[in-house]
Amino acid sequence: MSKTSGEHSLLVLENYIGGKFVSCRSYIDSYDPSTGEVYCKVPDSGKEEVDAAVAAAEEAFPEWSARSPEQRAKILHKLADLIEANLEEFAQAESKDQGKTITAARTVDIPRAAYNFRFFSTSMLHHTTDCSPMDHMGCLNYTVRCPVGVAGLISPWNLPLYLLTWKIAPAIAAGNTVVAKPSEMTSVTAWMLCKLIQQAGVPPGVVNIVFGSGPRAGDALVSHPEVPLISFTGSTATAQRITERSAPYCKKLSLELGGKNPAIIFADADLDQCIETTVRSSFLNQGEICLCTSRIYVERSIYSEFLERFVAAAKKWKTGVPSDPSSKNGALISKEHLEKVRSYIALAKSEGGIIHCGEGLDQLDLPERNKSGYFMPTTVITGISDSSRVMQEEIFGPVTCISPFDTEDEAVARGNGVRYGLSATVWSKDVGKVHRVAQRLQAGLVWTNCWLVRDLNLPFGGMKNSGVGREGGKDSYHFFTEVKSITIKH
Ligand SMILES: NC(=O)C1=CN([C@@H]2O[C@H](COP(=O)(O)OP(=O)(O)OC[C@H]3O[C@@H](n4cnc5c(N)ncnc54)[C@H](O)[C@@H]3O)[C@@H](O)[C@H]2O)C=CC1
Ligand SMILES: N/C(=C\C=C\C(=O)O)C(=O)O
Repeated sequence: MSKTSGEHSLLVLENYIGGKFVSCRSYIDSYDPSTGEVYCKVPDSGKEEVDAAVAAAEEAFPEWSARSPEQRAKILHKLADLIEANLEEFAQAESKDQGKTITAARTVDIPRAAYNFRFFSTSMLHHTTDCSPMDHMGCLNYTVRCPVGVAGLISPWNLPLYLLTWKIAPAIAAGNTVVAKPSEMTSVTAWMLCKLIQQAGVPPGVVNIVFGSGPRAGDALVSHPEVPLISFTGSTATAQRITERSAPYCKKLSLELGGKNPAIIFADADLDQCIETTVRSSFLNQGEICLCTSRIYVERSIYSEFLERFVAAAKKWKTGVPSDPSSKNGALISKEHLEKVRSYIALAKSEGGIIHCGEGLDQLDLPERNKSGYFMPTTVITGISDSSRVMQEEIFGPVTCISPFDTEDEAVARGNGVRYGLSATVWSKDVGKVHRVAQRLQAGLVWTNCWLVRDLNLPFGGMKNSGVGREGGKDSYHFFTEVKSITIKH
């Protein structure tokens, strides 16, 4: 495994295929978002590398799928132990590669990656299947669930190891083998994971990681005839492309996509708790989480008070160098993404929107070497029409819009008035009201009086353009297995 290129002292990653680290013919530059400097070379894999990885996964499948869930779980628990034993090294790497704060990487991303392996390997021990006696026909029917084969897993850059392992763990715990392609912008922790996969005793070929761009490596995986299943997290546009490319093979797809998530805040909400949580839900991880709140609808009678207190709290949400433990936000993923996020602020201004906080890098007190980093302060906008692109499109940055409403029906209609349907939050002390509104909201996940309270058993996924399918707990088990109905005449 090579670690640095002598000439430039850059970190050089290698693909992990059939239990071996393999170099590639060409490489993609990967940047440190906090400085804007290239610091890593990521394999620019294509069809050849993906074909080799799929062949290795196919070869490993019969033996791995024949093992018992307990045998697989034992290895996956060891892998979780190894991630935990190397937590600090992984957290430092994730923070440098993604731009997120070291605190987020230490307390959220890496612990969750380890937990994904523990949770899914354990939960696989508890699933049962169905039985229909059919005695009147002299038959017994029962169902079994079989692993699908080689699973293709494509993950994004916002929660790199967290979302990659959310896919790898249930897939292999259920007996599949996998070819995974992490985002080319955040590949380092996936590469580090490969070493631990070896150490934990995961047999060669069970997990193969091929690094590279979406249009080359990703497309080769999606259109590979021997990969019957694709789990993807990322943008709606890429999901549409994946759907088209996989259609000739009738692949099983799970697509977890973007959001334009509303918070609906009624006058009787506990404002202290609501403001603290809604600031977090708007800005956590630089707003680069598909579940982040980006449209806040507030009942008119408390609108002024809410806005004043929210803006004051947003200003305190410190954007700074990722390694500084006092930073709440680090840098955005890339220069292009920073420009995209900024373009929405410019659009809001051109449409008469009021920017209450968040303009200008000069607000941030950054050391000289971080001045070329992709930092963006927390931004609060009001005075924008619901029909504006600012209110309709996923910005995926630390930007949130606030608007007043008058009635429950209006709040629901406006909450539902976008093409996305991933998550929503509802704030009120009236249980009847939160239940009513939660039922009417078109969103795969609704949190009331809280946000991002997670149990990995719960179904996770979106409606409308936010996705197809659900993962988590038994939904992951169902997705990563095929059901077979067996009838025995007796
Ligand atoms: N979790 C989420 O909901 C995410 C949402 N996004 C949204 O998407 C926007 C664009 O970000 P991108 O990085 O361009 O997201 P993307 O959807 O293009 O990238 C996600 C993954 O898909 C892969 N990919 C790209 N094109 C592919 C193709 N043709 N076939 C197979 N795989 C492909 C990428 O290499 C990456 O691993 C963001 O600004 C954000 O709004 C992005 C990342 C995560
Ligand atoms: N899928 C995403 C977040 C998942 C969070 C969770 O499982 O707790 C995303 O941001 O794309």
